[in-house]
Amino acid sequence: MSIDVKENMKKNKALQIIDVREPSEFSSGHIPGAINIPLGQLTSRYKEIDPNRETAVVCLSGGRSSRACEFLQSVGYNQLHNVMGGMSSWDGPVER
Ligand SMILES: O=S(=O)([O-])[S-]
Repeated sequence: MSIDVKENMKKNKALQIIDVREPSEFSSGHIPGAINIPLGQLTSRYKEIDPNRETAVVCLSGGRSSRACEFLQSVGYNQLHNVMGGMSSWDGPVER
């Protein structure tokens, strides 16, 4: 489950990006258009994620996002991509 998010953003405008970091981390810089659902809120808020769209999940360095992907898979999501290396290796555009 890895994805080149930048490539995918160009080709696939339907890609939804879920950032599972805490709100303070999210507001310090996130991928444009990302939706912030902190990992601790995912079990109560995952229905905000459209199961019919390709979904990229990102955190700081890949730990929380891989746990988030496991959870989402367990509740039936299957178009999931864990953003390898997370925001620490993201060199694309950032929104604050
Ligand atoms: O964001 S992280 O869980 O990889 S430290």
